Amino acid sequence: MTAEQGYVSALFERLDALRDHAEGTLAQAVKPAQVRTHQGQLERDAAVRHYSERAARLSAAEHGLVFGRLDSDDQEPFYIGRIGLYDEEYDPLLIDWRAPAATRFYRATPMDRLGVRRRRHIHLKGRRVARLDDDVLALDDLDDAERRHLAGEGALLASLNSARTGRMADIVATIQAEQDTVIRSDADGVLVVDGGPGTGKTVVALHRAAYLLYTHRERLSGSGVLVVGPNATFVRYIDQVLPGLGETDVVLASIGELYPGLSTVRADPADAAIVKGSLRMATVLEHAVATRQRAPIGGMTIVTDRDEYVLDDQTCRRIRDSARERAARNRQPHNRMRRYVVRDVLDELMRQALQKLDAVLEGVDVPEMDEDEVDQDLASLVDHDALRQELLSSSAVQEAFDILWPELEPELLLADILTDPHLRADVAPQLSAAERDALQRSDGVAGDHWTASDVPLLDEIASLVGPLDAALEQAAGQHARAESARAQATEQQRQIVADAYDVAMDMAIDEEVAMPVDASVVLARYHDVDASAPLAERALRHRDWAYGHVIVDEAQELSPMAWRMLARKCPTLSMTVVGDIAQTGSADGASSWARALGDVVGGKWRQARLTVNYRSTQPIMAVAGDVLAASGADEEAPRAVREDGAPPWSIRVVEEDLHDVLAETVHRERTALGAGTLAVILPLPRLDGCVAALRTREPGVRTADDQDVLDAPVAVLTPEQAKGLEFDATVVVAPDEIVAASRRGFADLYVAVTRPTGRLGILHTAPLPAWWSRGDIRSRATAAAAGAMGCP
Ligand SMILES: Nc1ncnc2c1ncn2[C@@H]1O[C@H](COP(=O)(O)OP(=O)(O)OP(=O)(O)O)[C@@H](O)[C@H]1O
Repeated sequence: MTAEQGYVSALFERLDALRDHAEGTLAQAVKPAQVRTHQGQLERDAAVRHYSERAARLSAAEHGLVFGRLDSDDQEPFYIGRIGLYDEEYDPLLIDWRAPAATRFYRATPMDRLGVRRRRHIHLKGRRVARLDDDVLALDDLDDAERRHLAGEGALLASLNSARTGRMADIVATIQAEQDTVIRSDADGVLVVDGGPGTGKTVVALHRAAYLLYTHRERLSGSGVLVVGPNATFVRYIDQVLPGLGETDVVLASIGELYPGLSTVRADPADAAIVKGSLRMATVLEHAVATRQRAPIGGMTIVTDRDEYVLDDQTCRRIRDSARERAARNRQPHNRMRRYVVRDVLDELMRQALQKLDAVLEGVDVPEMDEDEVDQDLASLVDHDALRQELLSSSAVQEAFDILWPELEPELLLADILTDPHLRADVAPQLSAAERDALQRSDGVAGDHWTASDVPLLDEIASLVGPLDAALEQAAGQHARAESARAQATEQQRQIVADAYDVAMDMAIDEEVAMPVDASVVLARYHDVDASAPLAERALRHRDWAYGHVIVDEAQELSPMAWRMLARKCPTLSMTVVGDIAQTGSADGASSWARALGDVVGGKWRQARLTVNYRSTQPIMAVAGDVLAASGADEEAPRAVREDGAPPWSIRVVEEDLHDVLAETVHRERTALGAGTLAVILPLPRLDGCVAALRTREPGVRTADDQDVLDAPVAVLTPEQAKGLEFDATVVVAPDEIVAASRRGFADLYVAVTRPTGRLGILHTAPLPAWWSRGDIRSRATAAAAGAMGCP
């Protein structure tokens, strides 16, 4: 212990020295700029970003800096920690847990020890070594049962038995072999990580994000990793893990938060959610955009202050079809094509204006000139630019543009679709009348009325229509600045800007009307020139930000339309998809991975399975196993690492006593629990009544609507809101009603009973179903319940 303390102290000294250096350099770099040149500013921004990230990473490593030591047959012993540290001669002092050399620490077992003789777990209290746990793997006299034991079981059990804080913690010290394989799996392609509740899918996915950022920092630090969770509470539950691992180039968001400017909390009724999530909506939205590209039957007449012009229906059709054809050829969105419609309409009006002028002038007698000379002279009399400008500024002409090819905004178009039954009948013939009716919104769709299922639709429309032309024109004005930056930048920066410029030019419509696109915007988006704003902020601001990797948690809940959106956000389709089909609760969620992913990646995905439950005890998992069997699922609930634990209990109560008994029970559980967290999980219709009853005894009760629900002594949640979370104790209310509430009711009950780490209780008014037999649920009575039931 003393020897280890000496080494650990030396590591902290080195950490302090490096942190001082990083902070000192940062302080210098952020001083009021003496730099005047653009190049100087770029260099300064890059330095600020580099040293602030480094200082943050070094600070994050303070807690639990070193947690392991590996002694092997073939190498000097070395230490493993949250980050890698080197001495002044660049000799390694501490190996980052993500480095290839650390793999054996996680994967070696007595059955396959990979050359490891001893794996030592070092437990720190602050900077002091508090305890050492040794796994001696080279010992030949272990019996078979011992050999099958999990790696680092002492350290693992200590971690699993600790009380929860309401926030997920990292597991770098106790990652298990099957989890390590997932974490270090190749970044390319789509990896599906499947497993029952509590098998560590979420925590493994987050460690994978940290691993990928470490291994592919060059590639990912500019584009970032997007982690998508099922709801805002879940996102808060996991949001400490990656910063704690020193990683900040990560965006955490729920589907409802992925459209810039919106943060949706509302959910649709199941029938509307199913239709909105269906792939058929992609065609509906495409039709909706197409209906705004008009060629009025009978053409149109444009009356300006000066004259009257006619666009006959053939001309209208020609202009519209040509814009459509150009859009398809160049894969350009609707709004980008408006400039061509404007150009073609103006050409036609100019032709008519000149023709009229010609007709007027034909009557004029100019005897000294021959006919050709007259034409030439008259043509020169007309200022074409001025005439074009005059037409362009006429409100009647502008109206014509808006009729033929209006600029479209996703929110306005979707609002029309959701509120106008005639429009829906027009654009959604493939939906049944009932499905179209399910989409109808009577309470308005603006502001916070948007729902999470609307977000993929808004994103789909945005990808079909592109940015507003005005935004592009404004961007074009900045083009010159990007050009001058290009001229001034250093060689490396020049390359960056040149790349961005190429991207910009690729985005230009075609060489005929090479539209200047703002290279500086592109540059900022792809190459981090705006170093001052954190990546998460910049990424969420740009709807079409391209992430380097996307991690989808509780992925079984995503609709096909949500998958399409995520595929657009990750064009390389480098994704980790994490979930459990048996827990699918949402109406538009997945019933198999093949179906969920088929539309996005076809058959090109690989699967890994996690099999061991690290959250709940075996008695709780036996109760959960009954629910899974009753649901008709083929698979078994995962085996729990912790075999012993408090037996689950149940209380049957008459309806009138439910609130009182609940309040009393929760109070009793809180006392039994001490410091840990507790959740009451119930069907939605019971929420308000139970919350009111609980508050009479426990003022700290919180619901999912409260920001501090995760820090509350008692959280009251529906199964949907509790998805992905965990608590030390859980009281499930009215399980029969949870099952009856939806088509996926068993999945919801399965989620509810698999939330606790240690204590599970069930409060029910109807008898418990007969299938709940395998799990040993002890029937309990409270004074009130016993009285109400006529029990002694
Ligand atoms: N190797 C490990 N060491 C310590 N704790 C672990 C380990 N693996 C998982 N855990 C813990 O087990 C609990 C469950 O993990 P997690 O929430 O990631 O499971 P999950 O598979 O996502 O569950 P669910 O499907 O129910 O959402 C967490 O507290 C997590 O920290």
